[in-house]
Amino acid sequence: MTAYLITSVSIVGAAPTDLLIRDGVVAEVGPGLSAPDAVVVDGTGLVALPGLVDLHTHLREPGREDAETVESGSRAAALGGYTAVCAMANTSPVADTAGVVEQVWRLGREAGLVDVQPVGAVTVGLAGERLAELGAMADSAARVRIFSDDGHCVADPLLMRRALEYVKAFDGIIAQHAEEPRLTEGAQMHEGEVSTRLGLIGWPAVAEEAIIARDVLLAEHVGSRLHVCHVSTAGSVEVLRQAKARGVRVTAEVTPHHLLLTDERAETYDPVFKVNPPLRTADDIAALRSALADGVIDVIATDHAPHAVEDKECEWAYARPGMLGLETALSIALDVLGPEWDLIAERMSRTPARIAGLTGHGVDPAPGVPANLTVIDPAARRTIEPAELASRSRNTPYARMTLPGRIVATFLRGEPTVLDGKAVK
Ligand SMILES: NC(=O)N[C@@H](CC(=O)O)C(=O)O
Ligand SMILES: [Zn+2]
Ligand SMILES: [Zn+2]
Repeated sequence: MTAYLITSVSIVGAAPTDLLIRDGVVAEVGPGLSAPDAVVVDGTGLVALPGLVDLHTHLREPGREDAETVESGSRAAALGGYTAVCAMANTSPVADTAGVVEQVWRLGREAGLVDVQPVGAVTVGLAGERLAELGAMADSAARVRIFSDDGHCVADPLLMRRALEYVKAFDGIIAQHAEEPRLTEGAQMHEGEVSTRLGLIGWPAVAEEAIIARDVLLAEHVGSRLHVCHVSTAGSVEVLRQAKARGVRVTAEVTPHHLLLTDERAETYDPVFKVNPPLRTADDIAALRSALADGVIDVIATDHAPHAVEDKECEWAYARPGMLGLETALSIALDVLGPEWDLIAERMSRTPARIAGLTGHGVDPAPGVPANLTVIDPAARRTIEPAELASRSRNTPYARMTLPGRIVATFLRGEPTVLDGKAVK
């Protein structure tokens, strides 16, 4: 195995030092290291972080390999600085059996670019009627711990209660897509001034907040772990703040796009801005940013949702919701939070790794720890060109925007997956 010596690199914002990677682990950290056999990476001006961990990725395989595959999504992830991603279950077939989650897990191993941790469906076929084989997925080779019907809400309170009770036995977690379906029928965008002006049916904030309020009470009642996907409103933040103050075992994520973009983007009628939950208002963004800083929101997760051209380049009402995220998340975080490296490491690596139970990930580079890390050039600026992305899809909302930061290198267990800003395989 080739050794790598990264010189004069700042580890999570600390004073520059050298970092030697050998045999899959961080072998040494300190100034003036020498390793004649190692490939040298000049880390001057660069920052090393524990490899990013995404709790919420759609890889589309099996079923929509035209939009993304485990391999293409893994490459996009590595280029974005990720070393592990949790692959959502809304594939075709749905990942609701041990067989499908093992297939996704195996494809991830074969691609070898990031650790792909499958998420299992909560209900059979995401239909919200019967619990899926949660135990069999937990016991499978994929060792599933996170279950989600993401794309759909587990709307039936009795099913949600049973799911929360079931996963307690193996310290599992239910990740809820919080959307009361009766309040969002026909919805196209955030319900507010802009939707009124555009004449589009609105998706009210209360549709999200009502489910989160119910679910934190259920989680409290059964003493189980709840995770809330893509929190998007100021009201949701308040419900979470109160639940956490009471000691409810709830964690929450926010996406990069909900930290940056508002519902005014819909004025373009460009479906690249159509997403679930919808882009909200500037006040929501302000509340989400402060919740991320104070810890009411635990994690930034991408909700990377690739869609084929025919599903996006059409009339707004017919377009599928969702946007790409893996290759731009770190840049958006840097833009929104500034060079707060410890906070970025916490929200994008350490905490998501802990929630998902991914040992070996989310650990700061130090002697003896697995070399899962990423190296960032914070001074670089890049203009996003959809055609240059590694994803098979093109639906980035940041096309032609110039964003701060560039991933220079990513290492997975000591092997580079990205070097010099390019994917190694
Ligand atoms: N976020 C989206 O708008 N779409 C996601 C599903 C989801 O995350 O709800 C998808 O799978 O395309
Ligand atoms: Zn969702
Ligand atoms: Zn999703």
